Amino acid sequence: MKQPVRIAVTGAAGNISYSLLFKIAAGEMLGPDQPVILQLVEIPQAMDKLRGVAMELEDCAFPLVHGISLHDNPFDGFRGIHYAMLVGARPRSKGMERADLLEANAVIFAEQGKALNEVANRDVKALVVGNPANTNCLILSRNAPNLAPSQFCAMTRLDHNRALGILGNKLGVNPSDIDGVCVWGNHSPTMYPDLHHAQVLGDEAAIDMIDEKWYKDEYTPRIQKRGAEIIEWRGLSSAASAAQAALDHMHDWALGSDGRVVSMGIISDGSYGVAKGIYYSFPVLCEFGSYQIIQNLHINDYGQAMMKKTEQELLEEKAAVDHLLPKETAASREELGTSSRSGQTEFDAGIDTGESYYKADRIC
Ligand SMILES: NC(=O)c1ccc[n+]([C@@H]2O[C@H](COP(=O)([O-])OP(=O)(O)OC[C@H]3O[C@@H](n4cnc5c(N)ncnc54)[C@H](O)[C@@H]3O)[C@@H](O)[C@H]2O)c1
Ligand SMILES: O=C(O)C[C@H](O)C(=O)O
Repeated sequence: MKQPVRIAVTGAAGNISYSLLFKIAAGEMLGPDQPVILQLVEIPQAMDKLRGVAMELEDCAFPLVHGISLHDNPFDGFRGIHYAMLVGARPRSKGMERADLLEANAVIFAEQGKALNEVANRDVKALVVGNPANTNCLILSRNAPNLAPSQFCAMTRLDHNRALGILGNKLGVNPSDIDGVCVWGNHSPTMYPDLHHAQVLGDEAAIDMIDEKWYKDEYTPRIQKRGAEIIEWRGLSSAASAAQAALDHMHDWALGSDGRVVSMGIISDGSYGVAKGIYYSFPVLCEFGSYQIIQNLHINDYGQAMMKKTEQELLEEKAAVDHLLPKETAASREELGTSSRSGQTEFDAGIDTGESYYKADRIC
């Protein structure tokens, strides 16, 4: 039996987590032989609800769950963690402008970055789900100067999965028969779902199987605004599909994407001319616990314009929170680029992995 790994989930009493936690506990993220200790983090006002969720986890009697602890602050909740699923965020409320939302969340992610920097395992992998995910991820990373920027990701896997699912439906093929789809840029309506490098059933170019007008005028805006479409029909934002995407992202990052192209919001190293230092979604392959950007894809004029537009939006978001970003402290951080320190699979940075049984008294 492997040693348990510690996974923190913030916003653990919210909608996405109500799906995500049970999938992690069932072994769907890190495999059926990987025990987990769940460190659930919420705001103080949501601790009662969180206790109810933890009771349900207990009632599932998951064999892989070797511990559950509940926390109302990240400095306790992130202690010794190997994985951080950062779902909790301030939602947009009435009268709130985009800049207000950026600023409100900047405070949350700045604190969480400091906590990761101080108390997480040195090889931690952190995924930001809470919106605006890319810029929250930038704030998080900049507040954790002792961790590499490549240890942080913003979630664009839901957009990637949507791009596969909707294309598969159009072509009448299973989404798993399509590879090479990618989503560039921001998790926002400026994102660019790119089908120019996608293959169907191994050898047919997806772009040749669809009508250009449908691609540009129907498919692209549909992917870009799918979140709003779900809210319109369901009355709530996507939750189960977001949880599945978070799970897929972390699974592939940790265990590999098996040769398949996936989209991840990662620190830009300047590839494809994208400004360095923003979290931008690129096509990547994952192996041995790290990711590599796929290089040398031909980008046509349309694609270049789309990629610039979403880059521009991220630069504007960055400018809006710039006054809250600590300056880069070490030139070496930049050099760390995408050469992930989190490629190691051994977790040995002095954490207590002694819990080999479920401790009900940890639900407190
Ligand atoms: N990146 C994506 O693809 C994607 C997809 C769907 C949703 N989202 C975003 O994910 C976030 C969560 O969605 P949800 O439907 O679960 O929302 P929700 O409102 O149901 O749950 C959010 C939870 O976060 C908690 N929270 C707020 N601030 C916190 C903090 N500082 N620390 C810990 N917990 C905190 C709240 O108490 C709440 O329980 C939202 O920002 C949403 O927009 C992103
Ligand atoms: O669009 C939203 O507000 C929710 C989420 O980011 C989504 O893409 O479903």
